[in-house]
Amino acid sequence: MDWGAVVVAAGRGTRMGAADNKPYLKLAGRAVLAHTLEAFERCSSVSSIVLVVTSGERKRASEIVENEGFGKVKMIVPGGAERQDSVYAGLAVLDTEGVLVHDAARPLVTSAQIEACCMAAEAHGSSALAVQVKDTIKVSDGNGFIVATPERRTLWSVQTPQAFLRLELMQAHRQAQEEGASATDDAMLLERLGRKVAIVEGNYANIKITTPEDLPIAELLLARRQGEGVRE
Ligand SMILES: Nc1ccn([C@@H]2O[C@H](COP(=O)(O)OP(=O)(O)OP(=O)(O)O)[C@@H](O)[C@H]2O)c(=O)n1
Ligand SMILES: C[C@](O)(CO)[C@H](O)COP(=O)(O)O
Repeated sequence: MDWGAVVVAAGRGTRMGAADNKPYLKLAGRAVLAHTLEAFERCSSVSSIVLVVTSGERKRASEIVENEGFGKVKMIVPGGAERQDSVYAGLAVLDTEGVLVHDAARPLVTSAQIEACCMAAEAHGSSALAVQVKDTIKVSDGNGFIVATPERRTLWSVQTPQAFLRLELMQAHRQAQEEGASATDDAMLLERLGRKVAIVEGNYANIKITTPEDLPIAELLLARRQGEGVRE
């Protein structure tokens, strides 16, 4: 199966509160986006990448692509107001049978994890990288009180990449748009249609750079990986 990737980098980085947007912050001397794209470049199953950016950041994104020689990046397109809109903008210009959706803000993803998601989706239709929850999770009543404790062994913290048949994911996006449903990840759009998404067990290092403490943590994780001789 041929695989394309939609890498979404069109967020605002509100929770990071940095002067620069997250994909362009420096991680071990390179843009976060460069680390992310490198993992997809190295993955032999992936033939093309669509990069989704905010309109004002197109030039700097394309400079990273050109300077780093990321030849699989075929298009750079503008994103939308929500992550869901940005993913759809990327899906609309791809033509591969399979699609991986990935957050630019997860620079510690590895080619092996991307490959594992492709394999699981080829076997089961769709897949998502995830790790088992370590904390005990509580459900609140919205007023500061706990109302329930879900069974922890059933809980997974989902990451990206997530892998799908492109036309099926596009259809799920369209249906969600028509019904006004919003989702914080793509698996959720298939779940609401009753489709099964296979879990691919990842690792805790594939963090999403979200708040300021995440960047030094990512630096440490990257240094440890480089010390172990693992490639991106
Ligand atoms: N309208 C949006 C919102 C998010 N994203 C992307 O989706 C990924 C995950 O989103 P998140 O970490 O929440 O990023 P931001 O939206 O930038 O952060 P925040 O919510 O703190 O503003 C990021 O790679 C981000 O660039 C996007 O492409 N388009
Ligand atoms: C898709 C995701 O990375 C899975 O953990 C996450 O849901 C994105 O979340 P955000 O709402 O954009 O922060």
